[in-house]
Amino acid sequence: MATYSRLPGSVALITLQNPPVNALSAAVRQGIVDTVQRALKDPKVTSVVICGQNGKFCGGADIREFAGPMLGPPLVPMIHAIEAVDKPVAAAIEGVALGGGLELALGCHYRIAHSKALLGLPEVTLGLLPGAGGSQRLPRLIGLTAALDLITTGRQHDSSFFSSLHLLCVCSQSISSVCVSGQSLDSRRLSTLPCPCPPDVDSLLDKTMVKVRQRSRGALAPVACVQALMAAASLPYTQGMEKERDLLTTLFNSGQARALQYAFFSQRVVGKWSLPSGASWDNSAARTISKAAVIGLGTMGRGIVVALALTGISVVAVETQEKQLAEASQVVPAMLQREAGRRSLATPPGVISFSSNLQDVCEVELVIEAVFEDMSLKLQVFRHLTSVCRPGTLLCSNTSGLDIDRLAAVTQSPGLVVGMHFFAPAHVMKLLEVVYGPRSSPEAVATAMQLGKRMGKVSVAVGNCPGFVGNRMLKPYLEQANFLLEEGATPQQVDEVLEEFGFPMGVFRMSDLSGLDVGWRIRKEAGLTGPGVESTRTRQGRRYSPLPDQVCEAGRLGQKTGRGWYQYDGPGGRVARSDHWVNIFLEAYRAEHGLVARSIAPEEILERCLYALINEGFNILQDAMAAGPEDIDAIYVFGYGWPRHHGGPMFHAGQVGLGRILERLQHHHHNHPDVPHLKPSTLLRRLVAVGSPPVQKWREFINKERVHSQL
Ligand SMILES: CC/C=C\C/C=C/C(=O)SCCNC(=O)CCNC(=O)[C@H](O)C(C)(C)COP(=O)(O)OP(=O)(O)OC[C@H]1O[C@@H](n2cnc3c(N)ncnc32)[C@H](O)[C@@H]1OP(=O)(O)O
Repeated sequence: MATYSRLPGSVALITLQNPPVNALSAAVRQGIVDTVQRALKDPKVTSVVICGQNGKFCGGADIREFAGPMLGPPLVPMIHAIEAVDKPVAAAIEGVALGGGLELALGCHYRIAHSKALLGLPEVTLGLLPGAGGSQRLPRLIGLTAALDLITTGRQHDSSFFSSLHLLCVCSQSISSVCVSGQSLDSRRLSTLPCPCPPDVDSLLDKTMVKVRQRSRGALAPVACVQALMAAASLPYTQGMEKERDLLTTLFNSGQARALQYAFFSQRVVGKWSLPSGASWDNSAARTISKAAVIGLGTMGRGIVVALALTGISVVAVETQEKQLAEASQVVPAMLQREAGRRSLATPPGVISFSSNLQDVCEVELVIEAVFEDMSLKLQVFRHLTSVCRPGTLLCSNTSGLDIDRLAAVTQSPGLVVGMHFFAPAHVMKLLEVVYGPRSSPEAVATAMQLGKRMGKVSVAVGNCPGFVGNRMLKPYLEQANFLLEEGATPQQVDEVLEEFGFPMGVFRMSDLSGLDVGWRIRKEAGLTGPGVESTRTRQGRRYSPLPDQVCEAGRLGQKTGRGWYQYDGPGGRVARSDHWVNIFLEAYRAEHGLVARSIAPEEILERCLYALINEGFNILQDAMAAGPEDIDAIYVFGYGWPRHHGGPMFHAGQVGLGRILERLQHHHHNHPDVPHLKPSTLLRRLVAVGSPPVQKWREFINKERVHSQL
């Protein structure tokens, strides 16, 4: 709703009220319409100020309402009516003015903002465009060039940025009342102004369109934003608004907008974690960490040190190898400075001390072990930590898939052990998997989750199983990609299909980037390859492709060696080029194993890679290793490059149709009965049997089925 009050004198104050961010729900829109009418009718009122309750102007249209029928007064005529009134209307902006909130402010005649306010048009991140007149008013106010950047990226800025664009005035006091004097409003109605364009407007629009298409990887909204701005630059306001409306309708009806809005909410749902034990975010107290240690200063350890220091935590960075320590003590401060600069922090808040002595962690409250991915080494470190740390210290491991419970078992307080699985580079990547073992205490999980949040991560609580959630699902995906090579595909063919779907990198380019030896080592530890293991295509009772092992045996470990599935311009090179060696190698391999190459359609490549991964997602939900589909989807969007406009693997399954996924998995499993990952999961079958409920209902269904022991 919106409340009305008269300030002393002649100013009417309209306050938007819809906690927590005063989103423009039907009730708020109705409130605005009613209160503006009231102000117009009151002869004593000469000007109107619109503000938001609790120090927040407005977080935009109410995203929750997008899923239902349109109720209440629509935004576009409401804003237009405000712009048209003959008493001056000012938007007094504190906190946030985002999306429809900023569009409302653009319909007002004046805008004044607190110096700490945050403004922007993030609709593009929700698969939409600023469809309440924002795509037409903003360029008329700040010019086409600046509007293109803001609207196609959805970037948010503080008020000093917008005041430099003459969008508003800034004040540093709390905004309680604003007086607007009685000048002519003609020039204050943005819809009546021409759109300032640079002389080379066509070339600017063409270049922007090319850039946006490249960047958007198949997302529709950024392209529609450019089209709306083309209309603003070339058409009168009314026709521009028609174009805006048409584009918005197309976007609204696209699956992409639904996927992106789902992704917005899943990012928030995962913060409200719960464990099978009943412990959850709202019944578990977290400790506030001010001093931490990181053990092992390889690539991951260095990134973790920087991520911690950026939050203001003092870090003891320990590395027992002198050469590695010397290198890290040079590199890490530079990384910290760079990242602090990127985040516009004047000085990095945390203090880092380097040491080669494990004893130096004795005073910290939390330790993150980030040594080489080797269980015996990690066990050794944990045994040592439990003897040198103060009782009550939280011990965390950055393992990407090893058993947290085994690590906990060698410590004096297994309840204080959790996994904190970061993704490289750890100070940049948004995802953190917080892994709870059967003995991890709610306090340890809550502390790791909160620490992740402080570091700006999307933290997801996951159960302890090989590979946890992300890497466990990656395994069948990689496996299918290798099988496709055996059957006749090339790395480029597979990668092109996945990149066309929207991944920033196909599976083979990604593997080259991460280093092919990572998986090789894991397979050796699992006894799948290595000395003494027979080179067959069936291992441990199931189909196995020795292809990636043989590529490693040839000394091709990916980008770092300049060769892998592709060739690069020397070690560390980044541009992947197809390599004749790989084609010859694949032909020889197929001949050796009596395989006849066939032509494989892009649909089969996509289905086998994605549906194998999705099927494992269902198995994970069934095993209660993730609390709900949103957890899996957030992990894939934030950690594995799953295109956000496809929502995440589980959301995508729902969009494709669960019946269709089941039918295609059955088909592929029938053709490849020796691949257990293609056997449809029981949960998928159960969901199809009850009529394929929407993804938002799965959590409830799973919990019910578990109670009745159907899963
Ligand atoms: C029909 C017209 C079509 C087009 C024109 C207009 C379109 C739009 O305006 S689309 C919406 C544009 N606005 C946004 O994209 C802003 C989204 N919100 C945010 O970025 C952030 O929430 C925030 C910066 C406003 C606040 O951040 P923070 O303080 O970190 O809190 P949370 O993100 O955890 O949010 C708290 C709480 O509020 C819910 N919420 C936030 N924004 C909206 C919204 N616009 N509509 C509905 N709900 C919103 C959010 O989900 C959280 O809810 P829970 O506590 O239940 O999780």
